Amino acid sequence: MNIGLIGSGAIARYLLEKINKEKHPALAIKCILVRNREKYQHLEAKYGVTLHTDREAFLASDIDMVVEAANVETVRTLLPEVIQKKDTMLISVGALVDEDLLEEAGRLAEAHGNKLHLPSGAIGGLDLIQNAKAFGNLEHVELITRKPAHSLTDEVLTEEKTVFRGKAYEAIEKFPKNMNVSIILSLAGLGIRETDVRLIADPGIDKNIHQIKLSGGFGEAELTIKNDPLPENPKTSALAALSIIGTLERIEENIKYGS
Ligand SMILES: NC(=O)C1=CN([C@@H]2O[C@H](COP(=O)(O)OP(=O)(O)OC[C@H]3O[C@@H](n4cnc5c(N)ncnc54)[C@H](OP(=O)(O)O)[C@@H]3O)[C@@H](O)[C@H]2O)C=CC1
Ligand SMILES: O=C([O-])CC(=O)C(=O)O
Repeated sequence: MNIGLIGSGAIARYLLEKINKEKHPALAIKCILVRNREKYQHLEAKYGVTLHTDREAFLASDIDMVVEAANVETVRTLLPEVIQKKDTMLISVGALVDEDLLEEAGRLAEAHGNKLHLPSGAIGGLDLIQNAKAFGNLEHVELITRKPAHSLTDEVLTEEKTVFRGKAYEAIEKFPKNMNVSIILSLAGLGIRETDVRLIADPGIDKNIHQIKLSGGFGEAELTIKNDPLPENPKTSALAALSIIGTLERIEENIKYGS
């Protein structure tokens, strides 16, 4: 599968290392859409990719899938155009808090015969949530995220501090670089207005920790993911990049596990 990337930061570099440098048997990143060619010029020789600054040329190139690893704002701006032309995978899923954008993307995907893939990112358990939801058997979903204090605030903390408590749609507005997980959890589960979120700055940890609590007619579940951050961007968990690779690998499989 030939991939076109949008974004050249921590997640993109991880994908370039694992897919192009280590030569993935089924995946290849062919090109990257950038805003600043000079800044990222060195990636061309290092990873054998072509840089584009022109969107149309990027989308017209020989790629099967566009993978976004940029930011929420870029998804808001580019998704309607990209999904008309290519199968698309987003990691900045927080943009889909905008229900009009989500509806438009679904409509355009169907009209143009393309698919929109939304990996689970830095969390897991979306299969469980979607199964529990069947026939109204999911009643409550809560996400408690703890990140190293310095990645959430400039304040010097000596003990943990809740920096946000509310619903998922408010969490992503206030923390667009940290709360994408709250939106994928909402979209799989009870929605952006029904999913409770707490975000804690913790000076005593060096991992990004997501605790998910579910309850309803199916019973109860709790899941905790203790993520190693990516060195290039400690706000971002390595699992988010792995979830892109895992989802890409599973697309073509004939046997689907837990899906
Ligand atoms: N779903 C999930 O669970 C998770 C989602 N994320 C999200 O993934 C995204 C990427 O994370 P990460 O790699 O750590 O971020 P970084 O900040 O390390 O990198 C972002 C990259 O995107 C580029 N970029 C921004 N806007 C555009 C644009 N319009 N066109 C082309 N490139 C653009 C930046 O380039 P430039 O140098 O030009 O600014 C930069 O190279 C973020 O939105 C993050 O919040 C992260 C972790 C988990
Ligand atoms: O990487 C993480 O742990 C979560 C994250 O930043 C996000 O959801 O935006």
